[in-house]
Amino acid sequence: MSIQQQVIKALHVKPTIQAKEEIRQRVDFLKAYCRKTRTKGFVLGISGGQDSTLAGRLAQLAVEELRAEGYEATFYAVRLPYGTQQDEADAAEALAFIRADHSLVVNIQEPVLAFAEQVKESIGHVMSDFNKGNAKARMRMMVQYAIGGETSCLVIGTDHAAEAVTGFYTKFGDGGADIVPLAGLTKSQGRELLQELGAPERLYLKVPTADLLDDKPQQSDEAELGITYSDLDAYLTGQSIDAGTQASIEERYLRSEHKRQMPVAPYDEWWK
Ligand SMILES: Nc1ncnc2c1ncn2[C@@H]1O[C@H](COP(=O)(O)OP(=O)(O)OC[C@H]2O[C@@H]([n+]3cccc(C(=O)O)c3)[C@H](O)[C@@H]2O)[C@@H](O)[C@H]1O
Ligand SMILES: Nc1ncnc2c1ncn2[C@@H]1O[C@H](COP(=O)(O)OP(=O)(O)OP(=O)(O)O)[C@@H](O)[C@H]1O
Ligand SMILES: [Mg+2]
Repeated sequence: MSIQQQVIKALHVKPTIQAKEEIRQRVDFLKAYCRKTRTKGFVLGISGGQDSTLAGRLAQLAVEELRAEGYEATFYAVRLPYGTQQDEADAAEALAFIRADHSLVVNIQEPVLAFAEQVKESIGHVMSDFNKGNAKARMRMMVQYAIGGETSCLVIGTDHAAEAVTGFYTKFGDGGADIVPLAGLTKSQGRELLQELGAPERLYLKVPTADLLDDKPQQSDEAELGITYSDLDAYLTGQSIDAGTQASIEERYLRSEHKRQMPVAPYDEWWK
């Protein structure tokens, strides 16, 4: 089997999807896991980007159906800006589309700055903007788990195949979650689902950004990665792409295997 075929299999990517069917299955999955774990719903950070808009709407649909079936469940949407977020208007539009049971706001700037200051005092220099960016993602994870703990809700992660393939997320940051309803989807398949759900165009045509750096606010994922989502999606759906781009995706896939596994243990073989 080629590496491409192995990746497609490991990440459960389908070459084509039926949007309606995917929505139904993913909402059913959220409902079934919530019931099985006897938890009280879900919590998710809403950034104003495509992935959290989609996962948030699926979560809201799931809890509404659960309640209609007599199971008490709630969805908590959390805004987690670092100071003032440049695309705050998109986040507001995402919240209006999701219509979450509860919307909360926790600004992560103060705790991240306090944390960075303590690290500086300890190691003797200012941490890099890159590492501080990962600390922002991890602070968001901590807030979501705090809210999840207080409300007996599960933390949703927005990881999907076009991120998983390159490990383009912060380990134990946005990669830290209990349930990942978008798993297996490419970026454009996620867009199809949002379209089917009636989301405003602006939210699914928006340029994807991790928006983690002080020095480069709103930097596009594609600029940081040096690979386009269109190439990632083409690769994931089994198409043949430029050989250099394919090599770069596969190199990143192999290098980021540790992020798709549990912490490596003495009995593990996958890394050998
Ligand atoms: N082989 C290995 N086996 C086990 N562990 C290994 C390892 N190599 C590194 N590590 C560990 O992993 C750490 C590096 O991983 P990590 O901390 O995640 O950091 P890293 O992968 O270097 O950076 C995260 C990347 O994801 C991007 N990101 C983050 C968050 C959100 C989004 C978004 O799209 O919204 C994108 C971000 O822009 C950046 O490019 C190392 O410091 C080390 O602790
Ligand atoms: N400013 C923020 N406020 C709340 N949650 C955030 C914020 N930034 C990131 N997150 C959380 O981290 C997740 C990962 O970010 P990521 O950028 O991959 O997704 P997105 O912003 O939803 O979509 P896109 O990839 O299109 O930008 C988000 O889905 C969201 O749950
Ligand atoms: Mg984003």
